[in-house]
Amino acid sequence: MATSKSFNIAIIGGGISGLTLAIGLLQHNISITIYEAAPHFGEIGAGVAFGPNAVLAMKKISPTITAAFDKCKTVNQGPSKANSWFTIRVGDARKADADGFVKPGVKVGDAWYDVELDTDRGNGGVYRAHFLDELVKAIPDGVAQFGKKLKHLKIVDDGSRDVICTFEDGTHARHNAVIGCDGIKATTRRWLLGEDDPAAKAVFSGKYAYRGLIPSEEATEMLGEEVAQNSSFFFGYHGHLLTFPIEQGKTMNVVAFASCKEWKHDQWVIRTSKEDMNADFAEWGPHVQKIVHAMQKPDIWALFYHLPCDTYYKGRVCLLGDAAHASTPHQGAGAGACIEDSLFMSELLKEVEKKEDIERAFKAFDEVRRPRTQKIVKTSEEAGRLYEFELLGDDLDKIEQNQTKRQRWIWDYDVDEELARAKSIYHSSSAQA
Ligand SMILES: Cc1cc2nc3c(=O)[nH]c(=O)nc-3n(C[C@H](O)[C@H](O)[C@H](O)COP(=O)(O)OP(=O)(O)OC[C@H]3O[C@@H](n4cnc5c(N)ncnc54)[C@H](O)[C@@H]3O)c2cc1C
Repeated sequence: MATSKSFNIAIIGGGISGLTLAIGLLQHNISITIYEAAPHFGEIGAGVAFGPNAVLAMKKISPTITAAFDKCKTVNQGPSKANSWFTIRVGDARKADADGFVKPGVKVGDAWYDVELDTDRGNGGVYRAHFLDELVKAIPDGVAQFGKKLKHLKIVDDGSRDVICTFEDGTHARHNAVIGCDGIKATTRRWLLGEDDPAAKAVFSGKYAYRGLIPSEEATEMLGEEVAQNSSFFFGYHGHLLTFPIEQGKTMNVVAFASCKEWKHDQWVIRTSKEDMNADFAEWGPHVQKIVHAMQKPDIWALFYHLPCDTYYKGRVCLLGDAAHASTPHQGAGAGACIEDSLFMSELLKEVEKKEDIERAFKAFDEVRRPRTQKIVKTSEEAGRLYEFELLGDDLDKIEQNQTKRQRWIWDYDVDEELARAKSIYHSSSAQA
């Protein structure tokens, strides 16, 4: 067995980013401690979809992650939809002519076009809580500490450049380096960028979402098999709705998006009423109306995202996942970007022999990962407006042309080439030192 590395790392936060990173680092015998604010690991009861790039990154980090994904994943259930990412429909009745057609041959709610995956890398949706539970099984006892909400970081000025983490419970921990995986409201991000940096805190995207799960039997009865069992988008004016199957087709995951100018609440998740939820989609077609009426919990999730920042690292502290680049969910690429980050970070830290070189690994990570992940955030926000007839208006031909191509650069990411580039940046900067 390979000997352990001589340095240790604190991972702040145990979500998808923290856990996939932990699995990657443990494979390379790097000593880690995960500090999680909650009393245990946990995810919300909703679905998350992974694109081909994310599935490839999982495979390259560890077979454990692929096994967890394979155990939980669900793909489109209809054989004719095997290569479809999402089937696109117009869901808004206001876009129809008097006979209910959105363009010749396409009725409101009918399939308009499919965004094809065209790859054998794989994809799929999972129930978040189940996927996280599978990842947790790969974390040995003693690696994680719970109820540890990070309050502050300090770089030690005794020449060691170690980092002291101070937690809300008044305790401290000293590590050679810290990786912030503490999500969209990250304490690590605010510390690293400074409270006055406009990018330190997430900004409201003008969109909010209702999330729901509908048993497939009920969905099939309401919508027919094709819609209930395969991934669908419904586009419309200042709103859109998406569905995809999870739990081996037993459940249809729903996210219904609507718009408002500003978010006036302190909380990002608030309870509203069924009446308000139905009112948001009152002018939509029958498919969307049925789905919205079947959703039980009218909670609203405000969608925030990060403006681009100038760096992901300072000294031996680095941001990763949503802490670095929280995105709106419109391209289904946020969590995938987190897993790619975990691959790059673990592969770079594998190269590091002594703690003094960690900062150069963080520099290489920043150089390679920041442009891609910030582009995902930017294009995702645009995609939300595209689907809601705000980017290119309601010109369906332009929307189709734009949308069928816009995900390709995310899915076809040349991971090997980019990993080689990251390692070369790391090694050439070590050579210069
Ligand atoms: C409505 C919606 C739908 C989405 N759908 C998709 C999708 O289909 N596909 C996709 O790829 N992405 C999707 N995303 C994005 C995806 O959910 C995120 O990118 C991903 O979950 C982020 O994971 P993370 O581990 O970086 O952060 P988080 O999941 O936020 O985890 C952060 C962890 O850190 C802990 N923590 C926070 N603060 C501290 C602290 N101070 N000290 C210690 N611990 C702390 C938290 O308790 C938590 O466990 C969606 C997002 C939203 C909002």
